[in-house]
Amino acid sequence: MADAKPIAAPEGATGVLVLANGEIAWGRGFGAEGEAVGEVCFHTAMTGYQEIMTDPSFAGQIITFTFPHIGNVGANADDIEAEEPHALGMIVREDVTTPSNFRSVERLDDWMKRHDRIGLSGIDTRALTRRIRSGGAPNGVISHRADGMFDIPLLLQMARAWPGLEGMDLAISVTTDTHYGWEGGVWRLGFGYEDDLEEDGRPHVVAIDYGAKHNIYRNLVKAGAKVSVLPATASFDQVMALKPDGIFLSNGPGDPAATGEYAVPVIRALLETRIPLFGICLGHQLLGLAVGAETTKMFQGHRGANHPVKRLSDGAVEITSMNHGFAVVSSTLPETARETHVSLFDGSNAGFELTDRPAFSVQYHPEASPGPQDSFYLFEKFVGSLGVAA
Ligand SMILES: NC(=O)CC[C@H](N)C(=O)O
Repeated sequence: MADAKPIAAPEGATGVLVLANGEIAWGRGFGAEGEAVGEVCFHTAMTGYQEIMTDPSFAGQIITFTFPHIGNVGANADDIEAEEPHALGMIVREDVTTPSNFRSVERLDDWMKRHDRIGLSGIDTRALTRRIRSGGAPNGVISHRADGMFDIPLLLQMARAWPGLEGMDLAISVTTDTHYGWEGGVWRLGFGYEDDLEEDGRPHVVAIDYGAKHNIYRNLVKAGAKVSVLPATASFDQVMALKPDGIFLSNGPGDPAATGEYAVPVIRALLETRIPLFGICLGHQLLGLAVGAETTKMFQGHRGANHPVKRLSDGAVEITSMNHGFAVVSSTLPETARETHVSLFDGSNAGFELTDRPAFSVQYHPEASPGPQDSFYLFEKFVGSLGVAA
């Protein structure tokens, strides 16, 4: 590869997508210049691109938006689910245009550039999505070079050398590095914080952050809890030192089996305490692993804001926000776990509860952001079940 030379792109192309199988799509780069390598997936939400880009669960992924006009409402300081974007980049159909929205403070392409994220427009996203649907989510690289010079063999080598999400623990790279309390914002108190916790009548939820979205904490607080956040590597003793009334396992990126290597023993010990526990997405998968179920890499994953899920207790359909590429294999759930929700797209597991412990979890995102609010009730169900510390 050493002597491979950059080649000039076709007229007007300043960006390119190179898939590990050698397929190439030329487009126009925007945002930061450079390269990003990861799994190329697609997302069907029509709105909420900033929330999607900042969702830490998207670490390691390049998002193809199926909605053709992305960027129309610009960027603002509110529609973020973490301080920084975590998705590596975006692939879109149309060029980003001047925003038209009263909340916009910045163009999307400028926001992408400021946060060192690469965008690629002018791609036939419909064809790419069909390719992902039929062939699974491929590894690939996007490159943005304003001079239109690309070293295709090198890009191909990068795409092929990327190991893939399977076996990858990414929670460790996006989790918080300290522990803090959450109250509509963030205050960092560091360890020793347990002595400052006021008894104010609200149940105390200790959240383990594997890559949590802000709107989960907002919803827990709205449902009446006070929330403390601990890093993904928190030990049983660190969780218990905060005297939790409830324990929350967050969403997050990567392969649950890899994160489970350190998370599962802690979750198993926490289950023994019989303190109520709630998990979302990666947290749901980790709870599954903790009770002996298996997780598997899905063919193409579920990413969108209108995924129908059937609630088995009463047959109601919840329209949900989803973002996952791994799933709990329902047939491997133990007898002590009752499936509570299934995806109406493919019948895959979308939630379960334990029959011998006060613990439940869902594969989808009840906090939405973006997406419908059908499942907000789960936060009330969880917080409402917590005994208030005397
Ligand atoms: N949103 C999430 O928590 C994603 C969980 C896991 N990383 C998956 O892709 O399935």
